[in-house]
Amino acid sequence: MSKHDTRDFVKMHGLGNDFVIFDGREDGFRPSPRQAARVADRHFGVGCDQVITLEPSSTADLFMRIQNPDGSESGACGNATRCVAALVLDETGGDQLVIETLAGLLACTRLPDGRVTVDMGVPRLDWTEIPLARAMDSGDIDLQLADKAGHQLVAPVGVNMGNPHAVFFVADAEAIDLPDIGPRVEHNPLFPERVNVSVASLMSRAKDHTRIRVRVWERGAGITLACGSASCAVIVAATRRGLADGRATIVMDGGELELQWREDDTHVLMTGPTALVFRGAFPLGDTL
Ligand SMILES: N[C@H](CCC[C@H](N)C(=O)O)C(=O)O
Repeated sequence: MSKHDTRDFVKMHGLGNDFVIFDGREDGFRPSPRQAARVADRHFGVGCDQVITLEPSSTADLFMRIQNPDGSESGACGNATRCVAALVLDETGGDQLVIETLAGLLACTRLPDGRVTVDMGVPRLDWTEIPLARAMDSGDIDLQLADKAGHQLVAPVGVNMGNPHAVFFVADAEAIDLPDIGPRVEHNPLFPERVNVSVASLMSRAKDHTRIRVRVWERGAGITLACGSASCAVIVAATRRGLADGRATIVMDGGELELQWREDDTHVLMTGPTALVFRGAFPLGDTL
């Protein structure tokens, strides 16, 4: 491939969490970590929160590879899963499909209103599955810190949705200095695979439905307008802390996701919108 060879892509987003999507199902194309970083760069590339590549799968309709702007890979990306489902269902004309990721198979259903529901699978909750560096209750992680303004963040809940999450419940998520505490938690040695960091505050609670405000610092990406796997981690964390029981609306900077999880149900269901922004082509030569 010469440096002038270009590769077609589709730019999509889920609540402002945006993606450059390549299709490698025919030719096995897969960006190197360096190429993914360049594509994701908002000055020298296309710009996105994650680079997504569709690949063949022997167990599902397709495999979805997820690369962060720092070139690292993830086992889950809830918002991108909805976008890829919508993109491929537009091709097939169907309303259901299964997407394989590094963390497992995700069943996706397009609803009559155009939103997509993804069965994000069973949350992993043992300390070894988050993972944590030493044995402890993942529902009450032994970590506390303060942001520059002195706001205390104490005892996050750890949840793995195919990727690692730490959820701090705070009085007011808006007040937290996320650019300060995000990287400090992401790179804390307690998280051997790093971690996505959410700050969450309860907005309202009715019977069987809770509204929760959530802001996210994503592993390998920084602050994003929304994070689908984090929304799953938050309903699981809130349920474990007795703050939710079954259904929740997760209110993020980019909009709202509808979540369902009951401890006996095991699977987390996430529903939300998707948007196709534009199609383009990018020079991906090896020299990049
Ligand atoms: N930064 C995440 C991957 C993207 C997750 C997010 N965009 C989502 O919608 O779940 C990680 O390294 O685990």
